[in-house]
Amino acid sequence: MKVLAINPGSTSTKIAVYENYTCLWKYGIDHLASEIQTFSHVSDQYEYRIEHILKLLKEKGSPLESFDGIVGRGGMLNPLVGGTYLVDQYLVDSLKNATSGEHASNLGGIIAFHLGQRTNVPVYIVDPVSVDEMEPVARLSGFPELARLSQSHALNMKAVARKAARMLGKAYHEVNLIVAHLGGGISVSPHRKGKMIDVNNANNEGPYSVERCGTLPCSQLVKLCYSGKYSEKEMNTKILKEGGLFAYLGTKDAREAEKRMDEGDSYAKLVLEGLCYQVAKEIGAMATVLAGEVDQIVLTGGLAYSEFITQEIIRRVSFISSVTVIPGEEEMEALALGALRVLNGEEQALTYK
Ligand SMILES: Nc1ncnc2c1ncn2[C@@H]1O[C@H](COP(=O)(O)OP(=O)(O)OP(=O)(O)O)[C@@H](O)[C@H]1O
Ligand SMILES: CCCC(=O)O
Repeated sequence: MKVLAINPGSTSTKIAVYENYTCLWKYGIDHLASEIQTFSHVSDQYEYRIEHILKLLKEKGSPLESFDGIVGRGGMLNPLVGGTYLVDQYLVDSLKNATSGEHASNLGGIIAFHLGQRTNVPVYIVDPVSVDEMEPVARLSGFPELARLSQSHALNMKAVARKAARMLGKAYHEVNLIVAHLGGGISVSPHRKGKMIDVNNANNEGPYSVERCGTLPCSQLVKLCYSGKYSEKEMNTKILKEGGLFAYLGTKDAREAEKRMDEGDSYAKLVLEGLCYQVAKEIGAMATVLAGEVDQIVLTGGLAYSEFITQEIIRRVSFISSVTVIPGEEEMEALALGALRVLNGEEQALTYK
């Protein structure tokens, strides 16, 4: 079975081709900011990105007709349980209309659907950002009109959780884990026996990341919103793209921040320590969700390549359980394996309602 995996990010589209669990090749197409900016909605970019993908497939000698299935990263949808979903017209319309919000990964299902129609093969998304396995008690925010939403790096967290469970000699549904994805955004989630029973919303709660502010003092935030200094759009940009490390240091690159720290910049050190402190605190909170029954803490994402960052977190949380570091992300493999499990008949595809 041969599968084409498509993972659209805000500035790039990652492509991978798998044949029976073996990756034949991977490639990241970088898109020019000047080209992306011409689209008013994320979903409007699908034809533009399809053109780039078809050009790449031609260059690599992998014709569209050679695939048995296509899988894309998805997407902001209504809350749904984790798994592999068949992309049908209803799902693709929900992504196109961004009924649950705009996100680059919405393009994954849309692009895959349009490519799949050309060759009449099944199309899937796997563990989209809206995976919601939270327990009722986790949904309460303190404001009845504002339910907490599960929006996270579910795809990579579930993939590394399965891997960490295997490293413990167990299956995912047999262990309790706390997984912290430390990337452009940060998600920290307690996985109890294969379910993400809570998670900070990576777009607006929890630790600050390299570009997002995470939880803010709410009265001060309200004051800022009504100060007349910012429009709603500008406030959302500050929260999602210009918060955290970027707001303090003017860079989203943690390597650059570490370099400054190593050169004696004590403010850069404080800001990096703050990020680690908040991640450790969130892990501690999630340990209480599991009532202290934690088999393993797992650190993943781009920041987990950093010895300083991982050690700063580990020294605060190692009293809870041992910590495994799985740096980077395994999203392309997770997408391909999710599709292959269905194509090989090991799992049934779910339908989005
Ligand atoms: N070796 C490293 N040491 C320190 N930081 C690193 C290292 N490699 C990458 N990073 C940092 O990781 C961050 C990006 O992480 P990642 O690549 O996981 O994010 P992303 O894929 O853009 O976003 P997301 O994970 O939210 O989807 C950047 O701040 C980058 O500087
Ligand atoms: C919803 C958060 C997931 C991401 O940032 O990709």
